[in-house]
Amino acid sequence: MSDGALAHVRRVRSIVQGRDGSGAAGPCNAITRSWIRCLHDYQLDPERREEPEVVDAAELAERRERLAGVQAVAKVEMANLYQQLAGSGYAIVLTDAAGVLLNYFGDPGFTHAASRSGLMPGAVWSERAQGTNGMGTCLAERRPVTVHQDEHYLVRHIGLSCAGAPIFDHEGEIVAALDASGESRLAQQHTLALVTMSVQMIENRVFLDRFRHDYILRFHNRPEFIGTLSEGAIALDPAGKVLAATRCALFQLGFAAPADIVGHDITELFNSSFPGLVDSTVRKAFHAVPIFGLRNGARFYSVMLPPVRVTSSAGRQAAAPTSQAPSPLERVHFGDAAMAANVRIATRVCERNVAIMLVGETGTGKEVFAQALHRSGPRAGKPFVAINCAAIPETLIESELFGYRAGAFTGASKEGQQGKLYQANGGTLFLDEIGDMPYPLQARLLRVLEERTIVPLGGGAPLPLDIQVTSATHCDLQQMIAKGTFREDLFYRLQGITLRLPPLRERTDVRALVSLIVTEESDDGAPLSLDETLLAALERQRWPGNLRQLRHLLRAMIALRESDHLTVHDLPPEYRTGIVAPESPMRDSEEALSGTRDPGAHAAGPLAAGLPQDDVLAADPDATDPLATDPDDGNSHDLNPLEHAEREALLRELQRHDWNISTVARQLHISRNTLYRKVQRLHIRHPGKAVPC
Ligand SMILES: Nc1ncnc2c1ncn2[C@@H]1O[C@H](COP(=O)(O)OP(=O)(O)OP(=O)(O)O)[C@@H](O)[C@H]1O
Repeated sequence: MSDGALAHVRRVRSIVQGRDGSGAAGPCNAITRSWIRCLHDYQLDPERREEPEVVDAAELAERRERLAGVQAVAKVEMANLYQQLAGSGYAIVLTDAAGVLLNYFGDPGFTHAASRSGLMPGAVWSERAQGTNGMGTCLAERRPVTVHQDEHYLVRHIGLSCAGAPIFDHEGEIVAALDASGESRLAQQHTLALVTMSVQMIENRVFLDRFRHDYILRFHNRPEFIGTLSEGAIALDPAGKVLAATRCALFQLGFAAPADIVGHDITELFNSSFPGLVDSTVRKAFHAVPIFGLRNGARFYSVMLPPVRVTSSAGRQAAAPTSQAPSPLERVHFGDAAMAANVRIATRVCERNVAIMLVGETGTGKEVFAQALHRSGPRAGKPFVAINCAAIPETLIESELFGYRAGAFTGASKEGQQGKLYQANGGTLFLDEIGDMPYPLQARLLRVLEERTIVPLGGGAPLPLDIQVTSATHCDLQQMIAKGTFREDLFYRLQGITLRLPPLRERTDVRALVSLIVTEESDDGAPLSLDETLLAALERQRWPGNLRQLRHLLRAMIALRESDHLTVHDLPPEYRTGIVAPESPMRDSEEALSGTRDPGAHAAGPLAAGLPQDDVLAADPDATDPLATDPDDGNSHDLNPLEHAEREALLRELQRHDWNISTVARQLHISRNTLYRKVQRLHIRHPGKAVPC
């Protein structure tokens, strides 16, 4: 054992024994209490070196299943936290109440150290198993703790710095722990504060989701703080009795535990009646109304959320929020300023039924944004009906939109049909690609929006219509107005407010979006980490297909990965242009062992001159078709789509450089050996060669 380790063990023992003896060794803090538990209660040897115990896959799956709701919310917060701490060498970890590690967001710089330390899914990080540590000790202490370097009990963990906080449910029971662990020298003071804030956010969201079918009173002593992590929330049954309350609610009202208020009538807490609270919030279009706490006389502002009801009307509708879809608007950005402003503005205007127009390139998430807005707003639980004006044939769009009476036209069904506009009644109508709405129908749509009534094809009494209209386009509608293909009056009716969704290449939260999508797309439970060079490469792409393209790319990379650490080597070649990619450790070591590393592989310019002629793959003299442009040894049909794409790109490069291996390797910033392996793996051969080169 090293001197440092020996000193650590001595220190642990002497501090614990000092406490046992006179008890005069200064205040007993969380670390000392934990050390005492470790030595006496768990009889752990501080020198213990074994790897953490890891539960088997079935048990891990069961534990994850049990905590599915919390996990769904926590994943979003973990991505947020990761973004806030990115680059500082932290792993963000979620454990269950027993300290079993469920999910992991790894900082690329910490991945190796993390797995060495046992930060892997299924590992048991309870205090009993691993001694004093961020996750286990916050669970044992029931409060947030920082465990820095040699505050860890086991010698094997003193290279770590951890900040952990327990996550409580609405009954005050611990259900999980959130933790940020990193290399000690990178430890930051504010980490624990960030972790604690994330926990609060998770608890609030889980609460709002858990009680979404009940009334929820959200309050704070400052109106602008409603909807933030410090708001209080109380769930109420239809008679106004308290079902549950968040920790922030208890704190603001001066209660110690949920049992102090559960079952009490709301009138015992505030100076307002339950129907009064519901009415005033609805009348004020969900704007905060002042109320007074009876216990401490404090003034609060409150908003009463009505229960979310699941509707069954036809059309493409947003499901009521479920534990799989926590706080939808929070998922659309991770700190990008333009998106944050969009969310802020949209949230405010949507409560007042202002028409919203979303403008942005294809794939920037206009429909996702519209759905999120709907599900976060006062119409959540009511229908969300999306119509893609470009996808419906012009001849059908009128009946699709407005519906028709029985026998309205030849071929009409006997029963008639409810139009999409009416299906959206009470909820949101999302008009996608509004620029493709046929000109004659624009006048009719305008009339419906102005009069808020609808008359189906074939006539009849007008039906009242109450809809939030959100439309989207990637066209320049002003230009269309100038050309006379879009009505100006409809344009102004649709754009109460215009929000521009930024293209992905302009967003500052690409890394967090990547992390979130990777987590969403890797639901086989594998903990994936992303190499720094890969993240940097993704940030630099142009992304003409924006978020849609990013998701498809990541989905393919995850499906085809060779290991759980994704690097630029997992990118298809067309994404690698201009990237100086380090060889993966595996590849490096292969080449080091075989002594075949090509020192010129990353060199450019002058080295290209004077290449040995054997760098050029020689054509086979027996070749029948030396000019073939799609060489194939007959096995390439075994390749998956991504490999096919890679093969094609590689072929193009090889042909462009006359099959000169060194030049192509240099262009792609890979070694010749790596290129040879690729050529073999992708079944590429020189047009004139009989066997793979
Ligand atoms: N905030 C987001 N986080 C993660 N993925 C997203 C997000 N927004 C959009 N996406 C992904 O991008 C895809 C395209 O999103 P969406 O259909 O909303 O874009 P759009 O702008 O309406 O596209 P189009 O103009 O082509 O209709 C979604 O299916 C989803 O996979």
